[in-house]
Amino acid sequence: MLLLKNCTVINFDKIEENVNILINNDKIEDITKEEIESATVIDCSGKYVVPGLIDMHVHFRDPGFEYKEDIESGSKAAVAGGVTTCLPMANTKPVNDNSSITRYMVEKAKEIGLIDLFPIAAVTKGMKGEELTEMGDILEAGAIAFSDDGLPVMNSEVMRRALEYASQFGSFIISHAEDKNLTGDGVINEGKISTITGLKGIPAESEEVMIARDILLAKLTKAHVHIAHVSTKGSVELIRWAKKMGINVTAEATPHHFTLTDEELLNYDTNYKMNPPLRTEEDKNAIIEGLKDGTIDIIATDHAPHHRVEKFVEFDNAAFGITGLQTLIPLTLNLVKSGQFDMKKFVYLTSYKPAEILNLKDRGYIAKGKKADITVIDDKIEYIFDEKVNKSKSDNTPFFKKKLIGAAIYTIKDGKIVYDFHQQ
Ligand SMILES: NC(=O)N[C@@H](CC(=O)O)C(=O)O
Ligand SMILES: [Zn+2]
Ligand SMILES: [Zn+2]
Repeated sequence: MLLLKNCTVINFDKIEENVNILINNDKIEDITKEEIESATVIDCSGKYVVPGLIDMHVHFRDPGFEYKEDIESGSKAAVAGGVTTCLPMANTKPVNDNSSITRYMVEKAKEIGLIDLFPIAAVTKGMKGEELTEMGDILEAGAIAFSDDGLPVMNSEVMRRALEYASQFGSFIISHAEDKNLTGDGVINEGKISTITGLKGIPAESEEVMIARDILLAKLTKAHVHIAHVSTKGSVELIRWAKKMGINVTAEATPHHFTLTDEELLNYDTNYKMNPPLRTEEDKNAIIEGLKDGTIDIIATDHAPHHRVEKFVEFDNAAFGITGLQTLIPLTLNLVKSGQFDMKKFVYLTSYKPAEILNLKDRGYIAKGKKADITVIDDKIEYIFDEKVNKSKSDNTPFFKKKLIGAAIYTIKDGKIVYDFHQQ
């Protein structure tokens, strides 16, 4: 039995002060104001107690690129970031386009035992954009949804069939919305900063034309499409329109896109290079508005570890992507502290709504009988995000070696303490 004492429990719809949570095995046994005794007690006074975070967009690079990350280091970074459920993308080597790779990922995560892992398998074989994968088989092996993330499904007819096929199994497609021809060899946002730096630009329209296409295909097929890493104001407007039309679309934004802008690129630092690229202040503010009004449903990190040799090169040659699992909480708390939204909305965006989208009914809400996946957050703790704190194999983030405020101080998964900030 594990007892969390003096909790401020935050659910998306209510806050309970000064309650005790009793955990028995992997379930929440009771939530009460009464004094209870237990062998193991954690005092949560002054902390936020929230459902274990769910990150539906990570890259764990396993199999194939284990020198960047593997399922073990990815799991450790996740729980250190307060995340207890992860959905890794399929751009591994080989690509996760079949049930045996899906099963390998699920089994390995289970052996490690820190998080629950549900793969996102590829839409097309080899992520080549041509032939659909065996979706039924792959879902049975433990995947939840499909995406060729890293690449778009460029052929609209293939995307249409993918939406139809996935929806027959009650699943959905996650769209990495990018027109590769418009992107060309662009490396940062196209605009003032690309002109000043001389770096090749990626227009906002590269993302927007594909979001427009995918919401129209969702309208045609009545299937569910989820838009990954929304980065522009125009994208937010398109999704807002789609929702008003009753189209079955959901969307995510990353902490870096609601925190940073392309002004950072004036220093040519490859740790600010990612896809989609950082955009303008106007885009950033539109994403925050989208999160506030429900146009953007959830926050996901797009945790994209890369080795130093892939980042310490000329800007044009550097890999796209930054790590994100351990900066999710501090960066999202910044929006709470600046008054953009409250802790209930924080919980909505980081666990309640992801659980709903993924149809994981046992999590995303702290209540009697639910799975005991719980994160205890200290919103005031200050620390340097250094080698000691960083649990990923990679450190390609602009926040590395910087001061962060706010962290998961305990992460509890299936009733077990899987991370303790003060014991690292
Ligand atoms: N986001 C990135 O910049 N990179 C991702 C791919 C992706 O999410 O599209 C990666 O796999 O490294
Ligand atoms: Zn992507
Ligand atoms: Zn990604």
